[in-house]
Formats: sequence, structure tokens, C-alpha cells
Amino acid sequence: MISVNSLTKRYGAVTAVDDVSFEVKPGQVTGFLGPNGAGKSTTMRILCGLTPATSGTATVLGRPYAALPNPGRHVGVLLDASAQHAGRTGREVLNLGATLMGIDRSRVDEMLSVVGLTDKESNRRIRNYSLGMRQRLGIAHALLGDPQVLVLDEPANGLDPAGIRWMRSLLRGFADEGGTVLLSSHLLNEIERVADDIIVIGRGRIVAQGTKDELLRGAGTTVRATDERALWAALEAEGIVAQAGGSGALLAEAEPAQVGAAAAKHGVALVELRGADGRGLEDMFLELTAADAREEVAA
Ligand SMILES: Nc1ncnc2c1ncn2[C@@H]1O[C@H](COP(=O)(O)OP(=O)(O)OP(=O)(O)O)[C@@H](O)[C@H]1O
Repeated sequence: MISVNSLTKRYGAVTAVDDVSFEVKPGQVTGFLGPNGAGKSTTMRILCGLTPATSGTATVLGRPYAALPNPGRHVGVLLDASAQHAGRTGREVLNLGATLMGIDRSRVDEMLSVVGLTDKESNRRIRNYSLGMRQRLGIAHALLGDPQVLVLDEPANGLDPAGIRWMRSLLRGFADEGGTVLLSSHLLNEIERVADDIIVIGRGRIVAQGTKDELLRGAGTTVRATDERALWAALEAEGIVAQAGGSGALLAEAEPAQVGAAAAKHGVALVELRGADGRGLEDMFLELTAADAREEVAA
């Protein structure tokens, strides 16, 4: 469990994180979504004790990260895959991690195989790794201590499509076994495909949070009948507001079950009944991104 309460971080005149609160539950993948510069990394750095907050609190498993005994055994962190010593081999980095955490070195081989780094690759120096290989090594490092919580900042960066798919199934499996996952990305599509819960951040503030279904579900119901006039009348009689949705369909401001019941009550045969397309999240995210892009151009 991760808990962030009224977290604020200011760098001089810049408020990178502005009164942010959210919870990340076990057994779920929570996507932390926001355009570049939204405050994702800063929030995660505070959560992992790398940056002090200006105000507010962030706890993992009920304590600030720094107060966890042997934190690597509880929280796997990947914030910057390129932050490892470039002159060390991947295997050396993992061996060092295992020693620091007091873990048997056999776990190193296990994790190398989980992330798909071959023996030969693991013995190369990190300066010769591609970004995708660095991400894989970072994930191996995060998983090394067999933690209950994973905090991953843009882990899919640099991975090829097969790598991204692999990462998704790894995170899904981790959460299905009861693990807690906080995963950041600036790509809606990436988050949409793996997350159960989504937190959207823009300019340091949370602009939306909820389950993926809640956020992606559009308001209302698309409904179509062979007799359009009868459908209008049935909805009106039941006090359901509707508007024309194009091609004979109506967009009703009610849940599909209510709309279906209204049609049945008035003997109207339906040919289509479904929740309206959820474009709300994408529109909101594009607005955030567009506003930031405009600012950058203007600067
Ligand atoms: N050390 C720092 N000093 C000054 N400003 C900073 C510092 N770190 C971050 N910022 C600013 O805080 C804001 C949030 O940055 P942050 O890196 O948290 O965003 P992000 O959502 O992780 O972006 P990205 O997707 O590009 O990684 C930005 O305006 C950034 O310039």
C-alpha cells in the first residue's frame, strides 16, 4: 500500500507537485499518467526518500520509505535506468544489490532469467547496454529483494514492442499475486493496457483518479430502435434526457440498464444498447498535453 497525502514540492518559483493525494492498493497496477513535466518523477522521488517534500507526507507500507528496515526487501524501485555505474557489468550491479540486501546470490541468476538478460549480456559493462537492456536490468534490480511493492518511473521507455508486452505481463502477474504497483508513463495507451486504477497528473495537480473503467467509461448510453419516434417517447415518459447521436442512434443520459428497462416498459424493440464510448480521459489528457506543448513553443 502506498499513501500520498497533500504532498507539495516547490523548487523556487516552480511548484512541481501541488497538494497531491492518492492511494495505491495491493493487488492492482496503478498507472500514474501525465505529460512531460507534470510532476510524476518528483512525486516518485519523494515517495522513495530521494527528495524531501516541501509539505505533506508519502508512505509505503505505512512508513516513510527511509524508515523501512532493509527497504529493498519491501519496495522495488526503478526511477532512472541509466543511473547505474556505467563501468560495472549488469551482473556486478545485481550481486552488489544482493549483498546489500542480504539475499542469496542465486536470486541474481533467477532475476536475470526473469528479465531475459543472457549470461553474455549480464557480463557486459552497462555503458554498452541499450536503453531497453538497462530497463531490464533495472527491473531485475527492483525485483531482487522479492518486494511487495514496485515503484517504476517510465519503465517501458526504450523497450521494443515484445519487451513492452513482456513488461505488461510481468506487472500483471506481480499484482495478481497481491503486489502493489505504481507505474508512471506519459503515454495513455500504455497505461490503459495494463492499469486497474489510473491517477492523472497535470502541472503538479491531480486532475483525475479512479478505476480505469470509471475513467474510460463515457457518460450515458447509446441506444437505437427500429422505431426511433417510439424510443424518444419512451425515454421522455421515463424522464430520461436524450439527444440525437447520429445514424438513428440516441445518446441517453442514463445507465444502459435504465434505458433498456424504459424501452421494455413501453414495448420498444431495441437494435442497439451500450455504454457510450469513453473518450473523456483521452480528451482530457490531450488537452493537458496540448496546453503544455503550447507553453513550450511560446517559451
Ligand atoms: N531539481 C529540480 N529543480 C528545479 N525544478 C525541477 C527539479 N526537478 C523537477 N523540476 C521541475 O518540476 C516539474 C515536474 O518535473 P518532473 O520531472 O517531476 O515531471 P515528470 O512528470 O516526471 O515529467 P517527465 O514525463 O518528463 O519525466 C518540471 O517543471 C521540472 O522542470
